[in-house]
Amino acid sequence: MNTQVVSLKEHIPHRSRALAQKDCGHIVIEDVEITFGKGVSASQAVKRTSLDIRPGEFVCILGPSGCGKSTLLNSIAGYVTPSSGTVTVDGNAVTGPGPDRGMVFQQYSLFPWKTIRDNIAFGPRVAGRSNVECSSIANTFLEMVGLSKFADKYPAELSGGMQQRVGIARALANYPSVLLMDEPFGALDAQTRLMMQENLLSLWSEFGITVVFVTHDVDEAIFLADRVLVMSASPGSIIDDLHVTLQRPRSRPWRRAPSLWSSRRSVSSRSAPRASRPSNSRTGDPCFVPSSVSVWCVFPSPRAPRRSMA
Ligand SMILES: Nc1ncnc2c1ncn2[C@@H]1O[C@H](COP(=O)(O)OP(=O)(O)OP(=O)(O)O)[C@@H](O)[C@H]1O
Repeated sequence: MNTQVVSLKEHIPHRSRALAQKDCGHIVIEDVEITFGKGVSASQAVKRTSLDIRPGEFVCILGPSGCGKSTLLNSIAGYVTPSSGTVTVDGNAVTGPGPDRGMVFQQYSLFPWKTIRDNIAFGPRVAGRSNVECSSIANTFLEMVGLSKFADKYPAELSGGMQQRVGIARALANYPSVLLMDEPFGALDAQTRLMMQENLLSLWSEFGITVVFVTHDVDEAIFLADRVLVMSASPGSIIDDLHVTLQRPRSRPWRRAPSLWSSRRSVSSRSAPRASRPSNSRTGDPCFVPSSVSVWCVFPSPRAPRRSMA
């Protein structure tokens, strides 16, 4: 993907008025519990969880396989309805999928019978935009992810990394306020994965969008996130909320900095299984470590200012 992303300023008219004028993408999860099945076959995937993700934050959810990361993400996407509790985005209760929340999956989930251009234009077309608008939006995002030359190809003709760039472009083409990503780079080779991470950060800083990103990979979480939410093993709950204060912008040389090693040790120790961790004597749940305790600060400088879309 091009490291140089195209400015979106000229395309702001496509964005909703609300998105252009004020901060959007505020996710609030209140007392959400998710259980699949009923009766003897009932299985709890997510224990009672509450979260407040602020507009424009980049949040990674980290945890062992099967702990409920995707299930929690899917409750924000509207694919899974919580058994109890509420999820709201910008004050609106989530009752199903919506264009305000873009989703990117590990398996690129593109329409194989549509060209790359038509895959990207799909959302705007469903939203009733004119052919001219769809074409303009598709061209913008094709350029943004460096795939203009492949506009008329089909997904099967592209590499995995290229297909995932289409997946991201397709999700962004609706100008969502929230981008939900479920291990989006898990199927890519190591080199492509690093490049995709860098370019995702470029797009994120350009858009000012809220990102919730599920991963197993501690390095990936630290490199990308403002906050790392660590989930316990199944049934999952958030047991740590770690604020990453490492300076931005972050790029490849930054990965070799000793500061990163100490952050990695810190997150790894918190995300490791912890049989001996103190628990709440009433519920038996692992104790939540307040974020003020969890903050580690490697560089004192604040993160680089975000460009305003307004
Ligand atoms: N639709 C479903 N019906 C029944 N059980 C489900 C469903 N979706 C998820 N589960 C169960 O919920 C639990 C959590 O699954 P989930 O996919 O959210 O975990 P995960 O942390 O994302 O795992 P991984 O990292 O391996 O993808 C698992 O026990 C899984 O079998």
